[in-house]
Amino acid sequence: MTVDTTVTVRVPAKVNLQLAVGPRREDGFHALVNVFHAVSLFDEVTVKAASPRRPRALTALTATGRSESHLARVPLDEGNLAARAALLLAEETGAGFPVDIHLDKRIPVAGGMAGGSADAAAALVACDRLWGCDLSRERLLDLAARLGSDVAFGLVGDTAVGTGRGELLEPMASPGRYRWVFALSPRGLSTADVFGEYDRLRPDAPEPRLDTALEKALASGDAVALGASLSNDLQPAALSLLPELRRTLDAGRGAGALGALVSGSGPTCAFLVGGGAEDPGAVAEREAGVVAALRATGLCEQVIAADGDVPGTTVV
Ligand SMILES: C[C@@](CO)(OP(=O)(O)O)[C@H](O)COP(=O)(O)OP(=O)(O)OC[C@H]1O[C@@H](n2ccc(N)nc2=O)[C@H](O)[C@@H]1O
Ligand SMILES: Nc1ncnc2c1ncn2[C@@H]1O[C@H](COP(=O)(O)OP(=O)(O)O)[C@@H](O)[C@H]1O
Repeated sequence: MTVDTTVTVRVPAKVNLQLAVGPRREDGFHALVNVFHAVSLFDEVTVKAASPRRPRALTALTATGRSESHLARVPLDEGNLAARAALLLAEETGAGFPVDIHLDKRIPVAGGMAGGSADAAAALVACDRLWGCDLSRERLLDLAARLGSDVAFGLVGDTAVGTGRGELLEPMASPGRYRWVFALSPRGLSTADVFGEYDRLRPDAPEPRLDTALEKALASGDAVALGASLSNDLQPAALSLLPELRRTLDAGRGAGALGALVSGSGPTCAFLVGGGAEDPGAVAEREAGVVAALRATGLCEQVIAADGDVPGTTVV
């Protein structure tokens, strides 16, 4: 029998098609209805048996990525979510030998696309394989939920609705494939700060509910209806903290995007440019117009196109 000494796992970013935020709960988290949609911007997490073997389950942690400014926001210590995932798995199973972890980060950092959470999901799957733990899907999902509200979705991918604080996932029927454009901001936003601003702006938030118009649009694969039903309760809070995002959203809408919103807690802005049963030529033309308009604002660090939905963690 051959034993793996290196495992690489690919994991997608997410955009939130609906993010309905309820009141703050007693544990400090907000009740959510969170419709996650995985898109083809991927991080790759590689875990490798450390040599010579060090005394702790961890590890040297290294990262490469999209740009120096993004990498500067990634902690390379035990605060990194991928490292925390490896340590939690070792603690829970008693398994594990020292590993080195390398992150190849293409998902914007602190961008509202759950890159850190994705890396945690990927590290769980990679260490589970490398250490031969062979945990059930349920146990992996349980560990993921303990690491953060968005981590479980990294394991699952596709399109799913999260309730509770976002960690209780149910798959959603979404037969269509969509094309998205993402406008990356030169700045990051802290998720906790954005929820804090939400509390200030909406002290009387109602219980969150799944939008039936969104559910119907997804089930029918109608890109125009999907664009019209995108919504994010955190958007006013993100715009309040970074007002220039409004100009980014307006530029994409003005260039014909079917829908435009801040992704999660931001500041990445997401533009639906087509899909479903639409003619691919028309979608490509709309995409080119939206990309050009966003670049012309001079506000975006990068403008990137991607497809959704895509599967969750995949061993490569
Ligand atoms: C807003 C969302 C939308 O998908 O993601 P991002 O846009 O940041 O990626 C998520 O809810 C973020 O999930 P995640 O990034 O895993 O957050 P966590 O580590 O669990 O929590 C970070 C902080 O966000 C706030 N938080 C998070 C989730 C939640 N349901 N209520 C909250 O109030 C809390 O202040 C918490 O201390
Ligand atoms: N593997 C990781 N990749 C990115 N950020 C990480 C990672 N581990 C911990 N972090 C911390 O989490 C914060 C949020 O990062 P990220 O998950 O990319 O954004 P968001 O929560 O907006 O989706 C970062 O600013 C960083 O301090």
